[in-house]
Amino acid sequence: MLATAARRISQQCGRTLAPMAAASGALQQQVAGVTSGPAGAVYNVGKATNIKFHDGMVPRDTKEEILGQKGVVLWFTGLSGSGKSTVACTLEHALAQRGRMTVLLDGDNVRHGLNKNLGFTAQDREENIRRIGEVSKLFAESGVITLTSFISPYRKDRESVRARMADGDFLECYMRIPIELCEQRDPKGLYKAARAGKIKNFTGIDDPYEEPDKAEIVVDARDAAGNMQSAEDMAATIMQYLEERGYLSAPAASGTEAATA
Ligand SMILES: Nc1ncnc2c1ncn2[C@@H]1O[C@H](COP(=O)(O)OS(=O)(=O)O)[C@@H](OP(=O)(O)O)[C@H]1O
Ligand SMILES: Nc1ncnc2c1ncn2[C@@H]1O[C@H](COP(=O)(O)OP(=O)(O)O)[C@@H](O)[C@H]1O
Repeated sequence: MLATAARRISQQCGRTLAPMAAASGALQQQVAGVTSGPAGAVYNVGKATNIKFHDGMVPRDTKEEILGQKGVVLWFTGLSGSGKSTVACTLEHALAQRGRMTVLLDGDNVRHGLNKNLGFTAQDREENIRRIGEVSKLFAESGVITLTSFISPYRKDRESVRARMADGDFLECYMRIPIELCEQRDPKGLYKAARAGKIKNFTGIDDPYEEPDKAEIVVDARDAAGNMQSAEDMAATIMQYLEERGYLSAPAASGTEAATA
C-alpha cells in the first residue's frame, strides 16, 4: 500500500521520490513522554488519555524533495526593537524570490489569535514559546523553512524548544542589539511607556532577557569593519548560513533515485 502511494505521489509531482520512510510512531511516543501502554495500544500523554500517534503516508524527506529544501526552524530572539520582525520579513522575502517555501510566525501576530489568552508573566511567556515551538516543529517536519520572531527572553524556554527537535532542525538566531539602540528606535513607544511605568514587566527594563549561550547565528548591529548593518545585510548573512549548510536544497535521496528536477 505504501509503495502504491509513493508511486502515485511520484507521478503527481513528476519526480522519482525516495520510498516511504519507516513508521515513526514509536519515536513520537518516546519524545512525548508516554506514561503507559504496550506497543500498538493507546496511551496517555499529559492530560490527553487513550491516544495514539498516527503516521502519515508522505514522509518528511519526500516533502523536502518536492520542495527542494530542508525543513528548519530559524528562531529569532532578542529585545523588543532589535529587528527580529524586520530581518525575518526581509529574509522571508529573499527566500520567496529564490522559490523557497516559508512560514513566518511573529510575536505580535500570533498574540492576535492562537496565543491571545496569554500575557507577559514568566509563565505566560513560557506557554507562548512552548506553543510556537510545537507549531514550528510541525512546519519544519513538513519541509518548510520556518521563521519565528519572538522575544523569547528565557533561555530554558528556548532550550526546551530546541530539545523537542532533531539535530539541525533548530537554529537560534540572536539579534544582539544593545538596549540603548532598541530604546532609541522604539517604533511603538513601548520603552518610553515602560520607563514611565505605564507598562510593567517590560523586557530589558523591569523584566529579564537571558542572552543565548549557544546561538547558531549571532547578528550584531555593526559588521566586522564597524559599519552599521542594514536589515538586508543581516538577512543576507543568514541566507548565506542556510545556503552553506544545505538547507536550501533537498537532502540527498536516502533510497532509490534522487529527485530529477
Ligand atoms: N511587557 C512586555 N514585554 C515585552 N514585550 C511586550 C510587553 N508588552 C507588550 N509587548 C509587545 O509584545 C511583543 C512581544 O511578544 P512576544 O510574544 O515576542 O514575547 S515573549 O516571547 O512571550 O516574551 C513585543 O513586540 P516586539 O517589539 O516586536 O518584540 C511588544 O510589542
Ligand atoms: N538593521 C536595521 N537597521 C536599522 N533599523 C532597523 C534594522 N532592523 C530593524 N530596524 C528598525 O528597528 C525598528 C524595530 O524593528 P522590529 O523589526 O520591529 O524589531 P522587533 O521585531 O525585534 O521588535 C523598526 O523601526 C525597524 O525599521
